[in-house]
Amino acid sequence: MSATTVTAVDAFNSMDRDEAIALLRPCVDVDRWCEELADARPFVGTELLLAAAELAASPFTADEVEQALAHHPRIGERATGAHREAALSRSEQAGIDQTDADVAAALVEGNLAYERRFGRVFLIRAAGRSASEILAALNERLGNSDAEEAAVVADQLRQIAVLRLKGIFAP
Ligand SMILES: NC(=O)NC1=NC(=O)NC1=O
Repeated sequence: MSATTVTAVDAFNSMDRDEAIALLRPCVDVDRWCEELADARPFVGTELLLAAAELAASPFTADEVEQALAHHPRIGERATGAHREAALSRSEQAGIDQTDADVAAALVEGNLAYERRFGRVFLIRAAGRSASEILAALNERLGNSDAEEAAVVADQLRQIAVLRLKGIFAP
C-alpha cells in the first residue's frame, strides 16, 4: 500500500469547526447547511460528503433562500470583488457572452421583470448554460405561481451549492 495521500476530505475532517464552516460558506450562505455538514464529520470519502450536502439542501427553507440570495449577483452582472463567492459566480456565468449587447439588454430587462414579479433576484444554476437558455428559463418561470417559483429557486440554490462543493472536493 503506497503512502496514503491526504485527500481534501481528510483535511476537511481534521479542520476545527469554524474553519470547516468557513470553507463551506462560499457554496451557499446558509448557516444551518454549513453547520450541519461541519458537525457530520468525519466523512469517509467525497461521495458521502456530497450526498450529505445534497440531503441537507433538500430543501432549503424560504428564510434560508432569502438569506443566501443576498450573495448572488444578478445574472449578467459580473460579481465584483476578490472574495471566493465572486470568483465562483464569475466562473459560473462564463457561458454568458458579456460582449453581446442584445443579450445583456435582454438579461437586464428579464431580471427587472422577475424582480418586479417575485420581489427577489432571479436565481438559476448558470454553470453550463448559455444566455439564451437562461433567458428562456427566466421567461418561462415568470409564469410560475409564487409557490411554484419558491420551490424552483430553492432547487436552483441546492444545485449551485452542490456544484460549488464538488468544485472544492472533486475538482
Ligand atoms: N442570480 C444568479 O443566478 N446568480 C448565479 N447563478 C449561479 O450559478 N452563480 C451565480 O452567481
